[in-house]
Amino acid sequence: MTGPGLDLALTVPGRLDVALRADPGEVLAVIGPNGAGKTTLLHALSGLVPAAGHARLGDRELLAQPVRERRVGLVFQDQVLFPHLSALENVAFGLRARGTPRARAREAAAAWLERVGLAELAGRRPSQLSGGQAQRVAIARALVTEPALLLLDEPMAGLDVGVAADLRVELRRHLADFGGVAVLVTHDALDALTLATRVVVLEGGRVAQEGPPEEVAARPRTEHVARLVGLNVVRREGRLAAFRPSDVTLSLEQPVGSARLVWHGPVRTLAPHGDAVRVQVAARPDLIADVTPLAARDLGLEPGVEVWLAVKATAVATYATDDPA
Ligand SMILES: Nc1ncnc2c1ncn2[C@@H]1O[C@H](COP(=O)(O)OP(=O)(O)OP(=O)(O)O)[C@@H](O)[C@H]1O
Repeated sequence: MTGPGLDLALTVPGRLDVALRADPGEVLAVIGPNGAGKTTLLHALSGLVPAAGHARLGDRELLAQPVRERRVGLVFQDQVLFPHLSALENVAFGLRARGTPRARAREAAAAWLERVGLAELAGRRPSQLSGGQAQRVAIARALVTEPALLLLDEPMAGLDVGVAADLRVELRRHLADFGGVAVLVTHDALDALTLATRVVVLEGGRVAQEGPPEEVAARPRTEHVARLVGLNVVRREGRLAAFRPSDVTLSLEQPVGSARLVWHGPVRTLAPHGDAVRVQVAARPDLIADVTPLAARDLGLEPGVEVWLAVKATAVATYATDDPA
């Protein structure tokens, strides 16, 4: 299924002033500091906050449509599951509200619970589900209505690291199958870079930078964006791989051991970064590593010193890219 594209220019006085376009199948990750307007953007699109301007989905003007009639699927933190309904009834609810007959709604809901791996928990109430399971129900509930626009607000927030990692893999699969436009608000650069086809950075209610994940990561336009997306992104065998600078080990000798990715090159710059020292290495591509000040001293790091960088394969998130370049 391929849906319509999105073309928006929205203003919420004092909070948001953005223009964006997205093709069907695109996943826009919206990142930015607290108060940047990320949630306001989603709320304006879903009708929870009044906005001026336009938001066209194909030839339909969303802002002119009653909220109930917008083909928008929501996975919002504050739109929790109905506590008195089972997982199945929660997923079927949206279809029932649109007038789908009960039996057909339940059938479609059951099929979606199966797709998110929860067929066996269909009868459970939300209080009997884990955080990750509840989030899967919320995703099924949003997608069962076949929305043209899917809005996700911090879908991995509040989950344990391992649960969030599993959900990220699962969500990537559903987003790849989704034919509409998805807008994903996240605080996590790893989510943004691994789930999105395009990253939009908001600062002070405006777009500070937007572009493909690897471009935003490799060429952050402001110091703030650099801090926000402080991740390494490399291209390997037609896929992209992202990892945190804190997961990189620096050494002067070639590291031994398996299940590691290894590069080497001269140190380009050293700069304080929180409690660590951020080391930029001209390793083709440029990579960054965060080391302790003690390690930086012991290794004698300074511009021009040749170093090896290694990262464990388990610390690397790899993902497909459409762009063969
Ligand atoms: N109900 C409201 N009424 C007026 N101003 C609001 C309201 N909600 C948020 N704001 C303001 O709008 C701006 C954008 O807030 P928004 O919640 O969209 O940011 P955000 O990027 O989602 O932040 P966070 O990452 O903290 O969730 C902020 O300056 C905030 O103080």
